[in-house]
Amino acid sequence: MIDILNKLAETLDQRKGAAADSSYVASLYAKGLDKILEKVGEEAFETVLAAKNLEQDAAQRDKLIYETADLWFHTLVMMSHLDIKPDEILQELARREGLSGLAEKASRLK
Ligand SMILES: N=c1c2ncn([C@@H]3O[C@H](COP(=O)(O)OP(=O)(O)OP(=O)(O)O)[C@@H](O)[C@H]3O)c2ncn1[C@@H]1O[C@H](COP(=O)(O)O)[C@@H](O)[C@H]1O
Repeated sequence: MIDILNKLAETLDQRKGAAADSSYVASLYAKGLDKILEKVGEEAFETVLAAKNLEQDAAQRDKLIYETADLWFHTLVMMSHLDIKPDEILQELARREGLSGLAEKASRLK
């Protein structure tokens, strides 16, 4: 499944050379970072809302998956725009593996 992230990131990088009217991603790059960040914020809000609705209604599960995919997608567009690769995030998560969040927080207070 990580292959999907890397393949999508490659496609997003390739769209940097495309005309704005030929692709949704190219149109976002043309509008600039503020528009991309607006979309990330919008999709994050929609994801939170879908998760909250799922608490009340189990039928909302598909909606949460759909909104989370939109959030991941727009986050990848932001990363591509800023020349950050998915591998860099995965490496950071790997670095944290096994490091208890509680222990890490406690060590910060010392
Ligand atoms: N995974 C996605 C993907 N997920 C969501 N979207 C688009 O993201 C947009 C977000 O939905 P919204 O309802 O917020 O969009 P909107 O109302 O048009 O947005 P605004 O104009 O209001 O800002 C929709 O247009 C979706 O089609 C995506 N568009 C593209 N991809 C991938 O990116 C690749 C490159 O896309 P293009 O550059 O468009 O060819 C595609 O082959 C796909 O693999």
